[in-house]
Amino acid sequence: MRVQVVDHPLVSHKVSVLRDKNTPSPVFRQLTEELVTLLAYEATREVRTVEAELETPVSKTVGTYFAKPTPLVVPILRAGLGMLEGMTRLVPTAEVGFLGMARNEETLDIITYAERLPGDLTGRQVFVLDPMLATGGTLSQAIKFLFERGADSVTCICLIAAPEGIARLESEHGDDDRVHLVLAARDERLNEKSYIVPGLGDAGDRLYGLAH
Ligand SMILES: O=P(O)(O)OC[C@H]1O[C@H](OP(=O)(O)OP(=O)(O)O)[C@H](O)[C@@H]1O
Ligand SMILES: O=c1cc[nH]c(=O)[nH]1
Ligand SMILES: [Mg+2]
Repeated sequence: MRVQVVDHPLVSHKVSVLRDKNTPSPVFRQLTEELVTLLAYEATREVRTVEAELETPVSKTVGTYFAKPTPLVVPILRAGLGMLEGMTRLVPTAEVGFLGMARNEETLDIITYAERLPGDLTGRQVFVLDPMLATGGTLSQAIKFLFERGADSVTCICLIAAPEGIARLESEHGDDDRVHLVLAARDERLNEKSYIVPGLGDAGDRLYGLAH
């Protein structure tokens, strides 16, 4: 598994504003989209391409295009939905599937309450969107599910990750070069409620309001 923390002043600045508890939802949503676009530039470096001839106004040449099947983008509801627009702006031909997953904040068990994905993911390069990687329970289940469906590779784009969550995914996929993690920030730790410190709070709530 490869872990990449995108080190760039644009990313650091936007993450800092996102962390601020006084940043209102509309700004939070806008920054989330902008950050995804920056991270997606790195995360899509290994998207498969094919060459094909084309004609410019001046001459014939060979162009480079996404290969088929096109990349599949999978936001994890709710919070991952806030990242979708930023991703599809960069990869407009991508297909989109959905996984609805929620962490029980008391037990930390994960429930999958929605799934809308192609039945067969053979040959697909999958890009999972979820702003927060905390204990890793959610992404662990999502990655397992996508490989069981036949995905070729799974690249997770997250805004903030805790070392505990990264370690969990390392323990499950350490030797597996099909798994790639692209982050805006690696934070200090989890607190006693398994929230990321310093983090940004509950990403879903900050994007869309309180869930309960
Ligand atoms: O690494 P973990 O410990 O599994 O926690 C991370 C998960 O928690 C958040 O979702 P949440 O369950 O709050 O759902 P929401 O997006 O509907 O708010 C977040 O978006 C991740 O999916
Ligand atoms: O810090 C955290 C941990 C889990 N989910 C969030 O949205 N934030
Ligand atoms: Mg939440």
